[in-house]
Amino acid sequence: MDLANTLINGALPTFAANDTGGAGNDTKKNFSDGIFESILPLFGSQFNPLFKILMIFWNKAGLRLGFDPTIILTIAGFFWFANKLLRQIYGTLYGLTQQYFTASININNSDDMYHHMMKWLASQPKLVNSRSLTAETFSRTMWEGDDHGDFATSGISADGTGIYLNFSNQEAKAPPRFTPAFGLHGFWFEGRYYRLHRKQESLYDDGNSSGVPQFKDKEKLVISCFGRSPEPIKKLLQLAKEQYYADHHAKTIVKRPSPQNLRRYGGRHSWQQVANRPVRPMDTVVLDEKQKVAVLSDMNEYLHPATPRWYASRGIPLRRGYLFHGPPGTGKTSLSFALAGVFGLDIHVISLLDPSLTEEDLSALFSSLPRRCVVLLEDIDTAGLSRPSDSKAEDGKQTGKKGAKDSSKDKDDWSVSDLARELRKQGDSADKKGISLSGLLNAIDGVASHEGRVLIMTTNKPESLDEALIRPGRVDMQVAFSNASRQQALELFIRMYEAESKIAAALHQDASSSVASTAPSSPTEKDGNYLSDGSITEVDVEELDSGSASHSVTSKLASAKDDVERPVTTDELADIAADFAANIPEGQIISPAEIQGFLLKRKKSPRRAVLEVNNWVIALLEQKASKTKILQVQ
Ligand SMILES: Nc1ncnc2c1ncn2[C@@H]1O[C@H](COP(=O)(O)OP(=O)(O)OP(=O)(O)O)[C@@H](O)[C@H]1O
Repeated sequence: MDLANTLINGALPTFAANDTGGAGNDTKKNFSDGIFESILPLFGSQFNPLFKILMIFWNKAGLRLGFDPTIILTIAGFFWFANKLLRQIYGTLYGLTQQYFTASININNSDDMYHHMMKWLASQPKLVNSRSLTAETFSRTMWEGDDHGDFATSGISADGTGIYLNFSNQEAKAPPRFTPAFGLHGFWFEGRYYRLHRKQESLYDDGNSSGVPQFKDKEKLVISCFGRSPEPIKKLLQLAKEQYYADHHAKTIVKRPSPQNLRRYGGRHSWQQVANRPVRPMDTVVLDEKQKVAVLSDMNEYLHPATPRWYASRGIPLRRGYLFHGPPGTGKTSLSFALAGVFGLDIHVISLLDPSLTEEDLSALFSSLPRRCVVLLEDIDTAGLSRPSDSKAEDGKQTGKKGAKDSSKDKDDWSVSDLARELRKQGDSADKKGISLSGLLNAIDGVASHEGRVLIMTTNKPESLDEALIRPGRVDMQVAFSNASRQQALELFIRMYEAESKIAAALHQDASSSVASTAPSSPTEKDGNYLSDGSITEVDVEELDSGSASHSVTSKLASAKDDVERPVTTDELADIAADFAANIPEGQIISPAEIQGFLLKRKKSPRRAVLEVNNWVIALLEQKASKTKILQVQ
């Protein structure tokens, strides 16, 4: 060490002299002296060599720069201090402002409001252009957005025919949704500045609800704005909510019970949305007008805001039940959806055959329904509901018989048939662990059951239902559905082709007026050379242009007119529909669903439907008589 010191001490002056240009005059500066001399005593003597090396570099740097490098240190120190001070001041002011001059509202992701707000934020162009975003895969439902760009378009004709559509890339084309990332964001809305803090918190769940203690990630939005009142934020949230439901007036939301693991959280977790479909207009359900009006006015009265008080003052529970009964495919489900659409209610569909559904679940589902809604229990006769007494009686009979046997037999003496019976009984009881009649009755009108809902039960076999289920108070109105009468067939036909016939009529009108405005000698008018959609075939035009407006042209046009594919106008439609209905047998043998299926296969040509209906009816009646399931004419 001493040797090193000696070496360095001996060498340093030489370096210093060289650094200063070797002049060795008084004007040469030694920038390091001051600073290093003052700090050297602070460290032990063993650091001397190190400091001396540093001094050399310090002096070199000073000479290069032409000023004392300590100034740089001083300035850097000043900025560091200023930064610290400003941060401190900012922190204090921010804290004070937050505490006394801003209002904020917290939204947890377990609440619907969170989804309303996220949808709104995703629709804000300024936020979507922010630099810190979260991308989310966002699948559209069948009814959302414009699907025209979703299939391979090359070579597809305007009406989509001529080539098979290919939707293999539809998911790839669906754009992701961008929402603000975790952290702080700011945005202006309607002239006011809002701060948005999207947070993620890990909360300890002691396992009360799930049975397994664990940490769970929860998200939270904190929206704040300047001012002591949260009113602007409340308005913003209201707006986000309205926007979220903006298109819902034209949609019917269908909900089903959530999966079992979610249902146990209860409340809003009990139900999950499974569809959001366009409202079914009431006039698309072909039903006796009187029946339709009766259900509509009954439900309207029940849903009136004054009704709860009326019921309460008379001590009557606020519940309304309807039983829609009739053969399959006669419009029971369709009417339920149309009613939900008319009153703007969500439909909650429960399948009593769901094996995961217990009686406790059913009660919980009924008690977590929204204020007003439709609950649809479809095909209630197939649910296998039985009175506990029935099964007990059955059991009693079995045990009675077996008891006699058992008395004479030891358990070890069981025959194979005894064992088989026992196994079957156990199997049956395992199957029936779903919903019993009493469980259902308890859920629909038990003490804990929700009030305000509209319950609709549908069945194909009303006579097989237990009286207790359909007694007044549980079912307040029964609506009978039947197979199609001729009048219903006529209405179904008109509904199917109405829209196209209006378009055809409009085109016909245009064609007539454009023909009228041309010279009276116009060949199109003279020869009646236009189709009902106003188009003239190229062949016809060529032939007419060539001056050979002859008999052959007229016959071509006549055959075009006879073409069954020709669109019908509104005026023609009523006559064609009457022809069609005349072919439907009286006696209501064919269901509206069957007629709809037949028409759907000829959805572009009402004339073809009329031509083919007779054959179809004959084949269908034969098939029904022979009880086969195979259709000869479809
Ligand atoms: N009365 C009707 N008016 C209009 N369309 C009907 C009518 N009946 C049936 N349909 C049509 O038939 C199809 C089946 O109807 P829906 O599901 O309403 O019948 P359902 O009586 O509920 O049948 P199921 O008893 O088998 O459940 C639907 O597409 C519907 O449009």
